[in-house]
Amino acid sequence: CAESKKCRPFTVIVEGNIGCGKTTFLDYFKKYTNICILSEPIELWRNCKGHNLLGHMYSDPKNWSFTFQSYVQLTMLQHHTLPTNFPVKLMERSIYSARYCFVEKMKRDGLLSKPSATVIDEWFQWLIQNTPINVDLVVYLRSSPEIVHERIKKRNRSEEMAVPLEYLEQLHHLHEEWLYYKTLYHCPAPVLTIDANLDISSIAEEYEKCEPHILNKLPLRTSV
Ligand SMILES: Cc1cc2cn([C@H]3C[C@H](O)[C@@H](CO)O3)c(=O)nc2[nH]1
Repeated sequence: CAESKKCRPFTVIVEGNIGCGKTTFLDYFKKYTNICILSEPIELWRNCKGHNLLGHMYSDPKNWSFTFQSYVQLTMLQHHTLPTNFPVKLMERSIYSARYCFVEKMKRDGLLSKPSATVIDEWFQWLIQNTPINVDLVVYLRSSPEIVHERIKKRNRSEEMAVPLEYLEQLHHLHEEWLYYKTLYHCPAPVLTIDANLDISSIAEEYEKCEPHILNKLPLRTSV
């Protein structure tokens, strides 16, 4: 049914700070055979025709943020527009968090020059108006910077080892402005917030809470 316009998949984007548990969340839904699950293409970011753009970005952000975020925007667009016959598409992050959280932060920190931030935004604005990027639900894994900082250290992804708490705090505030207080940019769909600080042993019941919404079995009550 990917060909015919009318039955595009119910699309859910999973958003949250680095280390908040997005991969764990996606893994929980792998038990369903009819969900198209798209993890963040981090291996592409680490190896774009042999270039580790993620590594460059973390080691020299002033010189590489534009290149990295430009490629992130492309890979996210590829996920948004990937045809699927499954009724549900579950994506890790999106073209929206790329622009409203990460590019925003690099812009505010001066890691992206004004001309570079403008060019990325020109692409972003055109893309969301002219390409079939339809998001039906946002799952916000809401976490505290201190907790995700500990998790990142334990996970010890090489490029992230030097990520300071302060970076995570700013990224957290951008997610809060965008998805919780909704004072930053427009939100593409209703938001279901999950307490991502819960320990992995007790988080499953939090996931169960949103299962019916992700499977598009229940309309989301706005008060959720
Ligand atoms: C959409 C989007 C995801 C994303 C991830 N990242 C970084 C944060 C993590 O260290 C790593 C994997 O999420 O990439 C980024 O700098 N910019 C991004 N933009």
